[in-house]
Amino acid sequence: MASAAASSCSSISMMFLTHSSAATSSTAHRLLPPGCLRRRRLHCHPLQMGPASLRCLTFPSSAAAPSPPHVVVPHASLSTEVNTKVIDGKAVAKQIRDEITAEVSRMKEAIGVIPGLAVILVGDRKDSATYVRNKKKACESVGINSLEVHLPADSTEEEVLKHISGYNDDPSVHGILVQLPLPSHMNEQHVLNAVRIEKDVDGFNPLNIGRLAMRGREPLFVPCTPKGCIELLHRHGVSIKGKRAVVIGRSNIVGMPAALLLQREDATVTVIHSRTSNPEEITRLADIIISAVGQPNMVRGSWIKPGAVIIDVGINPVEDTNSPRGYRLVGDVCYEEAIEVASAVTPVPGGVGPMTIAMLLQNTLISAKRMHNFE
Ligand SMILES: Nc1nc(=O)c2c([nH]1)NC[C@@H]1CN(c3ccc(C(=O)N[C@@H](CCC(=O)O)C(=O)O)cc3)C=[N+]21
Repeated sequence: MASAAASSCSSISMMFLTHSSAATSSTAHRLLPPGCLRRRRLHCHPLQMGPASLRCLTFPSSAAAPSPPHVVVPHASLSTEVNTKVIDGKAVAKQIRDEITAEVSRMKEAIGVIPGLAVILVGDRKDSATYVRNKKKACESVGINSLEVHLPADSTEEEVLKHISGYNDDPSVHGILVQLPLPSHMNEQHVLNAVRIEKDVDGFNPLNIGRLAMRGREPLFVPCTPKGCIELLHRHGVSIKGKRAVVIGRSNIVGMPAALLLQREDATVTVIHSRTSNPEEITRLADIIISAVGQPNMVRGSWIKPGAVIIDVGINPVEDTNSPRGYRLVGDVCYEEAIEVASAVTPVPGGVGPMTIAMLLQNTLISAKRMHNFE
């Protein structure tokens, strides 16, 4: 354990950018010292220091010797879980997929409609291809039809728009997902805006986000990753109302909508980002932290209030010669330190990632039900 912990939070390098990091890469690069300290070392290597406001801090005594963990009462259906500190996203996602499977078959029997999800993939990014394959598998596992088009990296925007338009008009398609990032010669806003709002299962349409931000208004779809974060909190028995929540990162696809959702749940929300001075002074006041910056091991144990709940959205590949893939995935949060201070933490992998896919399936089901007036 100790040696694993030491290697996990020691110096690492990013190999390539993924989802969260791609969305906020400039943020990420500014935000942080390139490496974390070795676990429990009380000082930073001077060469690794970031801007003054972001310097690693010494551990406060409470973090160095954490008080006994606060136990979170788990959701009833997860009460068999041995370690309530680890929020098992994989298990929760499985539970949600089972619920969706039942609903999909109920709908099929009642009205003969099978929900359909269309995915548009442009280019040859390996990680994108993996995500798309996983989405397809997930669709199959719950009985949702999946359609897919894979276009070469040098396709024109018009070709992509043509496929979107075809899916917009196809009554067997209830959800359309354009896999991001798109090749750099394409205008992402332009492409995403072409998706019919009733089929925008990613929830990226500005009208959706606008409704999410307004009291008394309801979006057609809530973006999958932030929705998955909130669902994890609910199903782990974490109450949000009246709590201090801090969201790290302000991307359109995760940080910003996550903050809006937390606010809708009656949390008092602070968003911190690359230009925030002394972010750790703010995170230390938080009962709930959602981190979505794409910076490996940025959030240290010393940033966390004892007993806080930590949702780690980061999925960062770091070099690992011992892994068959040559890399492994780590979060934005230094997990080994967080688990000693927090009352509950999501792991990476196996935390928010599987929930994102489960929420995509859920949004597709919601869309099909809405289009066919099926309750
Ligand atoms: N239009 C669009 N919508 C998206 O939702 C979207 C996207 N584009 N582009 C890429 C990102 C990335 N993303 C992930 C989903 C699941 C995992 C996931 O399940 N990860 C596993 C690990 C997988 C592994 O081991 O490689 C886990 O965290 O346990 C990761 C990443 C959705 N994205």
